[in-house]
Amino acid sequence: MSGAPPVLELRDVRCAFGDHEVLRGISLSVHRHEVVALIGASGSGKSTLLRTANLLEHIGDGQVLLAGEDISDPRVDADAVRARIGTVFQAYNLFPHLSVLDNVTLAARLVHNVPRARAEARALDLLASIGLGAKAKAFPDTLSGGQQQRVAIVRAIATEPELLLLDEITSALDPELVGEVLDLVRRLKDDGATILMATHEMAFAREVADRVVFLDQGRVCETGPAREVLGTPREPRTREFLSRVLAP
Ligand SMILES: Nc1ncnc2c1ncn2[C@@H]1O[C@H](COP(=O)(O)OP(=O)(O)OP(=O)(O)O)[C@@H](O)[C@H]1O
Repeated sequence: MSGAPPVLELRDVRCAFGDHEVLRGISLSVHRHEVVALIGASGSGKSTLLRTANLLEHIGDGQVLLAGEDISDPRVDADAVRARIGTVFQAYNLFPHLSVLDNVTLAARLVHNVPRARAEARALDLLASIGLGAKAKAFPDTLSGGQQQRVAIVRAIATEPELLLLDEITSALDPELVGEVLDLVRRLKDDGATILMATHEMAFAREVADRVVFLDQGRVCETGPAREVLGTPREPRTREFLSRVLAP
């Protein structure tokens, strides 16, 4: 084992909206090349947890570390932190007035100062690799939901982030479009990406995640290898949750 710190580490993180404490002392880590799936009932805090990791949510207490650096320190430049993290949300959030190519290259050019020609060459390679090379000049609204979400993922990886946060990326898709997006995540894993993803797709979590973290009312209730947590859960609450979501 190398002594490298985890890519992401949360230490006893708390987050509240008014009186409602949504994250109640979360500790977890994601190591390089690891895929970790966050599962849990609606409202258990999955999205909020992801949002604390890229500093979109106020961290009431605890620490968030990115590659060992305490990014929850208020003196840290949040934009510089976010430039190191790729995030994909449920709603693909592509810029409607920009072509697919411009969507994919925007952050590389404006945030990372990559010359346009180099950014476009990489974007075209990435788009070709997901079968969307011919759509480079198209606008998002001419693409299917699955295509738009794959473009959003490619946009997130175009800047070669240290960490990818995926928040329910298939939830807004028609069922027949889910597979193509999950195929892309499988490929990112095979390419060695480091991913923390909130998902309702248990079969996918079992197949792709190295570890699963089950959140229950803002706390980590159970964590472990995906096959163990999803196959033979130890905690009654995990069993109850899984029996509900896996019911035919
Ligand atoms: N901006 C906000 N203001 C107030 N309450 C919020 C805000 N964002 C989230 N919450 C509340 O925090 C709790 C956790 O929400 P969160 O979206 O993190 O859960 P989740 O596990 O991701 O749910 P889902 O699976 O439905 O996406 C919910 O009770 C939600 O209503």
